[in-house]
This record gives sequence, structure tokens and C-alpha cells, in this order.
Amino acid sequence: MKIEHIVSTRLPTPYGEFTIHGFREGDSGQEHVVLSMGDLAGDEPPVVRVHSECVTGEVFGSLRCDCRPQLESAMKRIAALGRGAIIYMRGHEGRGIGLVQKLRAYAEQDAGRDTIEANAVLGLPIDARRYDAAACMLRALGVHRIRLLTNNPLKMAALAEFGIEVVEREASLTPLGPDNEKYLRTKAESMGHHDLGHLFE
Ligand SMILES: Nc1nc2c(ncn2[C@@H]2O[C@H](COP(=O)(O)OP(=O)(O)OP(=O)(O)O)[C@@H](O)[C@H]2O)c(=O)[nH]1
Ligand SMILES: [Zn+2]
Repeated sequence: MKIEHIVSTRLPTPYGEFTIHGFREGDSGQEHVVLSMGDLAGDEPPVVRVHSECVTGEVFGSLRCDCRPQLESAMKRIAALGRGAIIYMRGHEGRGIGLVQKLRAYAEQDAGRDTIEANAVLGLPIDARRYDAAACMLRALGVHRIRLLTNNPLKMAALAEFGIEVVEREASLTPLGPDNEKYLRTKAESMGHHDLGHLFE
């Protein structure tokens, strides 16, 4: 995987001032961004969120998923610590199937299927995300050991496979509501995500 660091610049946000780094993958031209705060180098592993793009949730505030509150809480957590990074993975939309295919999966869910069955019935992978680019961007920023903000065991394993040591996992918890209940239940009960089970006790 070849990935080029193109630029770094200031990004003031409601939660504090981050630095935003622009990266481009060599082969595909796929762009990604990283938000960082503080000095990431040094012995203490920084808190990191590797976040998958979600246009419906993050741009339009869709309540069907938990992406926007997860992103906001990661930004707030890192701002409170004064140190950390968010690796924002474009190309991960819809767990890697793309935006319009995700909308087709939503239409299947409206017809009663869960998030896994919906992808399957469309002949699409349940999760097509790759994490080699995320690992490369972390390395480019001098980060080899992290505290990862996630509930997803696959994400932890994938980063480790690409040489990023996850020394600790921090849960990424967001409120349950009528529109995301089935989705979060499927993540907890069928996709093995940690720390969500208590929502359904
Ligand atoms: N195919 C599909 N993708 C979805 C659906 N709901 C959300 N997504 C996408 O899933 C991605 C986020 O994945 P999640 O499973 O919520 O969380 P995660 O990143 O695997 O795990 P955490 O680190 O714990 O948040 C985003 O790219 C969303 O667009 C859905 O019903 N179908
Ligand atoms: Zn989402």
C-alpha cells in the first residue's frame, strides 16, 4: 500500500482546534483525512478513532445508525485529552459497499431484513472494509501503538494485522433510539460488537 501525505492545516471545530491531514492512496487515488490534536509521537499511545465515512449519518443526521454521535464523541474525547487522532476512512461508506448500495440495503431493511441479511440478499459483502490504509496513515504520523475507540473486534484485529499495536480498547457508546435499535441489536448479537449488549438487557 502506497499512501502519500499531501498537506496538513488547521481545522477549528466546535470541540477545539484540530490539525487536518490530507492523504491520497497511490494506486486508487482514494483520499482520506486524519484529524489530530497534540503531539502524537512519544511513548504514551494516543487515543485513536478509525472512523468509517457515513454520509447519511454525518451530513444529514440520519438516526438509522450511530455514526454521527460516535464521531462527535471521539472528537470531544480527544479534545478533552488534548491529544489523539481520528482516521476518517473515505471509501468505507456502507461498510465498503458504497453510498448508493447502502441505500439499497436500507430499502431491504425497510422490508424487514436486518443489516446483515440486507447486504446478503443484494449479493454484497457484509463488511468489505480494509484497514491497511489506516495503518499506513498512522505510521506516517509516527504512531505505532494506540488506544482504539471502538466496539468492533474485527477492526482491532485488522489494525494489528497491519502492524498497529492496540494496547487498549475504549468503548464508543451512543444513545439507543427507535430508529437504530434493530441495527445496534444486530451489531451486538450477530456481529460480535463489544459493550452494546447491556442496551438490550
Ligand atoms: N451496508 C450497510 N452499512 C451500514 C449500515 N448502517 C451503517 N453502515 C455503515 O457502517 C459503517 C460504520 O460501521 P459500524 O458497524 O457502525 O461501526 P464500526 O465502524 O464497524 O465499529 P465501531 O468502531 O464500534 O463504530 C459506516 O460506513 C456506515 O455507513 C447498514 O445498514 N448497511
Ligand atoms: Zn452511519
